[in-house]
Amino acid sequence: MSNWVLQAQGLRKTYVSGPQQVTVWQDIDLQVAAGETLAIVGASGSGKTTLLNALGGLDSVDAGQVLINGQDIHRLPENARTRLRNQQIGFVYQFHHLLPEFSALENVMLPQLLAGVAPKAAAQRATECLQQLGLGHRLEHKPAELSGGERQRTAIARALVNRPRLVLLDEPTGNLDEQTAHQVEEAMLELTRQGETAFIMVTHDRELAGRMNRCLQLRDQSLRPLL
Ligand SMILES: Nc1ncnc2c1ncn2[C@@H]1O[C@H](COP(=O)(O)OP(=O)(O)OP(=O)(O)O)[C@@H](O)[C@H]1O
Repeated sequence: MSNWVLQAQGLRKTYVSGPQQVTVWQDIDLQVAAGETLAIVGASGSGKTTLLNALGGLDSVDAGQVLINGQDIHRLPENARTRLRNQQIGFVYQFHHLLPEFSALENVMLPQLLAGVAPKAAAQRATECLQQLGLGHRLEHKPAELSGGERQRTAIARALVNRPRLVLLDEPTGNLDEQTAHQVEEAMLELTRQGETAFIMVTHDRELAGRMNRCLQLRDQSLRPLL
């Protein structure tokens, strides 16, 4: 059995706005193995976020296929696609998107409850994830009561709680000061060392990109190794 978590082939994305057609990227092929960390860099507007969303099945493609663990995410019925995303993919954005009325613990429990895990077991696993990210003392805090770095670490715990095979991160440290960004990065990489999860990260930070196993650049509609 192959060890590919993600296999994308021949992807193309075109936006139509009014009379204009804009092809963001085309002929994108990408394979990512279990445990691999990959950075995607590129100028503003080169299509990085669009690509990440297409890889995670949040956005459609006009050609090509994306296999996650061998399943073609764009050709699954909506409910199966939602299940695949919930159970096998974690998302982390520049802005945390935590639910403001829930505590850190509850925010991290949520993806498990949606996956059918019993509340007690979900609370236990969520606590474990938050502890791993150094937030064992912040379980009952609401997002507004957390610092920027703590919020982002909570968002990472939420992305990892269902033990996804693939984590997609869009500028996860872009909104943080250097020291906090470093803490978040360390926490994240520590988790990659433990598991079989693959990480694909969009970032403007070339130093951070350089610390990933592989770095690709989106430019002129194509994805190429960054030399
Ligand atoms: N819904 C949409 N309709 C039309 N065009 C869009 C839409 N979403 C994005 N685009 C265009 O697609 C291109 C790629 O956008 P995308 O957000 O993927 O770029 P990016 O590389 O992530 O940029 P940044 O680094 O600035 O976040 C841009 O030129 C943008 O204007």
